[in-house]
Amino acid sequence: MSATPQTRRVTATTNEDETLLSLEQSHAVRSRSLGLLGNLLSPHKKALAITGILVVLSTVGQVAGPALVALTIDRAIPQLVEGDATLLSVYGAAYVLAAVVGGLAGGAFIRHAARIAQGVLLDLRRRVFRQTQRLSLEFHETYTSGRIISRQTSDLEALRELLDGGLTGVISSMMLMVFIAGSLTLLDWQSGLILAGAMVPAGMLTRWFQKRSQVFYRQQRTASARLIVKFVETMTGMRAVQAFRRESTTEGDYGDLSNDYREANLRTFGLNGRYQPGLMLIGNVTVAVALAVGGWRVLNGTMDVGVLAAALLYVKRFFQPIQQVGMFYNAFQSAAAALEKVSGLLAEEPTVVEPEKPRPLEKPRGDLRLDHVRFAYGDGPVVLPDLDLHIPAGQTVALVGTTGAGKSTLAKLVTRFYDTTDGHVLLDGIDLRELSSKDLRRAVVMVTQEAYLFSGSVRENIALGRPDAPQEDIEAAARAVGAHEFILNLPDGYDTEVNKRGGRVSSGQRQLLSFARAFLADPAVLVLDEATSSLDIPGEKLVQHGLQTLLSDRTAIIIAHRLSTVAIADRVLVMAHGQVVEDGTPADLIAGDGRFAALHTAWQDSLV
Ligand SMILES: Nc1ncnc2c1ncn2[C@@H]1O[C@H](COP(=O)(O)OP(=O)(O)OP(=O)(O)O)[C@@H](O)[C@H]1O
Repeated sequence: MSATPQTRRVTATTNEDETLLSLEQSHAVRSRSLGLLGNLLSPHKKALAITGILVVLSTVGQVAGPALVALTIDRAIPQLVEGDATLLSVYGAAYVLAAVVGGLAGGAFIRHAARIAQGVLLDLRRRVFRQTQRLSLEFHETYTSGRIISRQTSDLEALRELLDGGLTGVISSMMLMVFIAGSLTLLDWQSGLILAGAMVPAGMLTRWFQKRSQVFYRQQRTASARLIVKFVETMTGMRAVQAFRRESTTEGDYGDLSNDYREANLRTFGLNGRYQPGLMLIGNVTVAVALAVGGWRVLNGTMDVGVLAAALLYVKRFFQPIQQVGMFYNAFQSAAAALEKVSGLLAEEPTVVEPEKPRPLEKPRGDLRLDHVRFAYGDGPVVLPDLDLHIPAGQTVALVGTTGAGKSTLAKLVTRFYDTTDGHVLLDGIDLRELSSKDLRRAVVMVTQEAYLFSGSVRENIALGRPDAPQEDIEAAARAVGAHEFILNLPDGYDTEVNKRGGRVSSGQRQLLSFARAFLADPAVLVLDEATSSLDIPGEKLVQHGLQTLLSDRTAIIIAHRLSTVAIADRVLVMAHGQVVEDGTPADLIAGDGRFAALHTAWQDSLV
C-alpha cells in the first residue's frame, strides 16, 4: 500500500492578525499582495495602456498652462507693446487647446480607469467567494465565518473605495508632479534645483508617515475584522446568548472592540493631522524661497519676469498634488492592508487535496475499511491513536461513546472532510485520497445534526444533491422517508419557500427533509450525526420510520444519541479516547456487562 502523503496545513492566513510583522514576513506579504494585484490587472493590459496615454495627455494639458503664461509675459506682451498681436493670439489659442485636450483626456481617463477598477473588483469578489467554497473544512473550522465575512465585506469595500476614487486621483497627481518637475527644470534649472531641495524634507516626512501609517492601518483593519467577527458570532449564537443571559457581557465585549476600532481610527487621523500641515509648510517655504531667489535674479537681470511667474505657479501646483497623494494615502494604506488579508485568504490551499489521477468508482458498494488510522487536528493532541475497523457493505453501525471520544472525528475522516494523519480510509478497497471529490461525494453523504435548509423551495432543498431530479423522484424520496404528507400540508406544497434555517418547519420535519435529500442522492455510504434535540414521541416515531427506510440497502454510520436508533443498528461500536472499546450486535452488548450495557440501562431508566 502506498505511503500516507504529507498532510497539508492551513498556513497563509495564520499571521494575518499580527500588526507587527518581521521584515521577512512583511516582504513576503507585500510581494503576495503585489502578485495578486498584477494577476488581477493582467487581463486589462490594453485598457491600462490606453488609460496611461489618456493620463499623459491630460497632464500635458495641465502643465502647458504656466509655460504659456511665461511665454506670453516674456515674448507676446513685449511684441504686443510694439503693436503686433500674432504671438499673443498663438499662445492664447495654444492655452485654450491645452485646456480642451487636458479636460477631454482627463474625463476619458476617469471613465476608463473606473471600468478597469470595476472589472478588478468583480473578479476579486468572485475569487474570494470561489476560494471560500474551495477550502476544506479544516480551514473553515479555524478561520471562522466572521473573518470570511469581513474579507468579503469591509476589506473588499476598502479596495472599492480606493479603486473608485482615490487611485485615479493619485495616478494623475503623481503624473502631474513628475511633469511639473520636468517642465520647471527645462524652463529654469535653478528653480528646479530649489524644488529638488524641497523634495528632501518632503520625502523624509512622507517616509516617516508611511512607516507609521502602515502599522496603524493594519491595526485598523484588524480591529474592524474583530468587530465583525464578534457581531456575527453573537448573532449566530443569539439563542445561547439570551438563554444564558450573556447580553451585558457580549455588549461589554462589543463595546471594548468598538472602542479599539475607534482608537485605531483616531491614530490614523492623528498621523494625518501631522503629515498634511507638515507638507503644506514645506510647500509654502519652497514658494517663498523660489520667490526670494527669483526676485533677486530678476533684479540682477538673470531671470525673466515671465519665467519667475511660471516657476511660482509650478512650485505651488507641485505641492497641491502631494497633499492629494497624502490624503489618498489613507485610502491606499487601508486598501493595501485589506489586499494583504484578501491575498492571504486566496493563497490558502485546500488541506484536502484532489488527486491528480483519480481512480474511477463506477458502482460503489459501500465497503469501508479504516487501516491503522491515526489522527490529530493540526498540531493538537492525537484524537484517534490507531484505529482499525472494517464495515462491510450494507451494514448499519451505531457509534456511541462519551463526549469527546472521537465519534464526529471518525465521521469527518470517513467523509474525507479531513485526511488522516497516518493510515488509510478505504472505500471498496480504494484510498479516499485517490477518489475524485465528485465520485466521493456521490458515494458518501453526510447528514448533519443541523439539517440545514437553504432559502428556496422545499423541492429545491430536497433536490440539493441532484438539482435535475424530476418531480416524481423528489416525491418518491419524500414518500419513502415519510415527509410527503406534511409537505402537502404546507401552504404551497413542494413549492413552499422555506425560510432561513427552515423557520416554517419543525425540527423533526426539517430532519425528514434532510433524510429525503439524502435518499434522493442515494449514496452507498451514509454518515449521520443524529440530532440530540429531544423530539416528542410522535415526532421521534416519524423520524425513526424515515430513518429506517433511508438506511436500508446502504452502509451507514450513525452517531447515535437515541436508544431507538441503536436498536435498529446491525452493530454497535462503543468509543472511548479514540479507540473502539466494545464492538458487537446491540443484543450481544446489552446482554454483556460492559459500558454499553450500563449505558443501555441508564437510557431505559430515563424513559421510565
Ligand atoms: N476542529 C477541531 N479542532 C481541534 N480539535 C477538535 C476539533 N474537533 C474536535 N476536536 C477534538 O477532538 C476530540 C474528539 O472530538 P469529537 O468531536 O470527534 O468527539 P465526539 O465523540 O464526536 O464528541 P461528542 O459526542 O461530544 O460530539 C475532542 O477532544 C475535541 O476537543
